[in-house]
Parts: sequence; structure tokens; C-alpha cells
Amino acid sequence: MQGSNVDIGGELEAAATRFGFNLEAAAVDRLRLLLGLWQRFGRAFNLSGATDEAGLLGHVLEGLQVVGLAHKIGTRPEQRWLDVGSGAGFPALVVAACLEVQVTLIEPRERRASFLDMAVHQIGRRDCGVLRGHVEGASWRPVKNGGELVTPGSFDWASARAVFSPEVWVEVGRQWVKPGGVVVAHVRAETGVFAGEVGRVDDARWSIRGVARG
Ligand SMILES: C[S@@+](CC[C@H](N)C(=O)[O-])C[C@H]1O[C@@H](n2cnc3c(N)ncnc32)[C@H](O)[C@@H]1O
Repeated sequence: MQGSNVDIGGELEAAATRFGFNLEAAAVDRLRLLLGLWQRFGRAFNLSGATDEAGLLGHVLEGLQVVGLAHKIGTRPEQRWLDVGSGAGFPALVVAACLEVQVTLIEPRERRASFLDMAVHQIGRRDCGVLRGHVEGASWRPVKNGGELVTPGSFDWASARAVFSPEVWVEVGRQWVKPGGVVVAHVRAETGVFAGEVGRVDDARWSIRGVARG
């Protein structure tokens, strides 16, 4: 980040190690690029409350916790990852920066969706896509009639941070992944185990859970 005294690369690598994986140099470069974009465009695109370095880094570190869970459970490059209500891109852009899975980012708000589209291109992930619309249960409602179709039951992974309550999201997300697919839930560290939980990565405040569709 411009004018930063913080060792961003060191912070990112230390967090990845804490969450059980090694962050590749290319991923560090992409995350640095994204941090610059969030700082530069945060206000103009009405992205999120955090526009300062510490706040943005906190969101990125929570995204790395999600990546840690994906490493723990295991991903393959051809897998498809759905992120609902991506907002500024948490955790979707962090996932796209670190993993080869194909990410579909869903965001109804026009300026946020435009930002996500630009950011996906800037980090060189043209195989990832941004769609404008709402997910309601197992239904997809594009913002404009005739918008692209997204099919329930077709993803390997599904995440949604700060969009639904964790309990609602686990039920909704299960309908969007294939049998054996994983729903990613962000919960407080003290939250009990979900039925079907297949992995977790804990930090002091947040716990990231993977819940499989049976
Ligand atoms: C509180 S923000 C969280 C954004 C991001 N996931 C994060 O953690 O920073 C919620 C976002 O979800 C979007 N959203 C709300 N309801 C939605 C729905 N039913 N389907 C898709 N997106 C939705 C909103 O437009 C908003 O950008």
C-alpha cells in the first residue's frame, strides 16, 4: 500500500502460516494489488466501511482463513466456487487471488459489481465472473431480466460473508453446491459444531467452518 509502514507481505505470509498453508509469491502480488484498489476506489464505489490499511488488512486476513480451510479440505483447479453478496470482494477476491478455482461473484449493487469486475481483470482472473442479482433460497433473480443463469446444485464451494445469518446461509448454500460440495460459514469462535461439518480454521475472533452437502 502507498506510504505504508506495515510489512504487508510479512503480515500476509504470517497469517497464511497460522492458517496452515504457504502463500505463493504470485498470490502476495495479487493481494497487494487488491489492497491498492480497495484503498483507491473504496469511497468512489461505496465498497465497505474499511478504507484504511488496518481495516482492509483485517478483511484480507479473514479471507486467508477461508483459503486455509480450502487448503485443509483440498481444492482442484477445475472446481467452481460461488460467492454470494461479494460486496467489496470478501472473501471472493482473496479466494481468486490465492486459489485456482473458478469463482462466480454475485452482487446486486451496480457500483460494487463494476468494481469486482475490474478487480477480477486486474488480478488476471478472466476465468472468474461477476453477476448482478440476488440469491433467494435456491432461486436466482438477476437484476435485469434475461441476465445470465446460475444453477443451484452446480458448485463445489459456496461462501457468503455477512449476507445471511450463518444458520440460514448453511441451509441456502447447501442448495447451491453439488453433493459432497462445501458451504463455507463465518462464525464467532465460540459457535458450536454444525451438522455435516468437515473442517474448520480458527482464529481468536472468527472461526471458518466447512459444511458438506450430504
Ligand atoms: C454486508 S455486505 C458484505 C459484503 C462482503 N461479503 C463482505 O463480507 O465484506 C452484504 C452484500 O450482500 C449483497 N446482498 C444482500 N442480499 C443479497 C442477496 N439476497 N443475494 C446476493 N447479494 C446480496 C449486498 O448488496 C451487499 O453488497
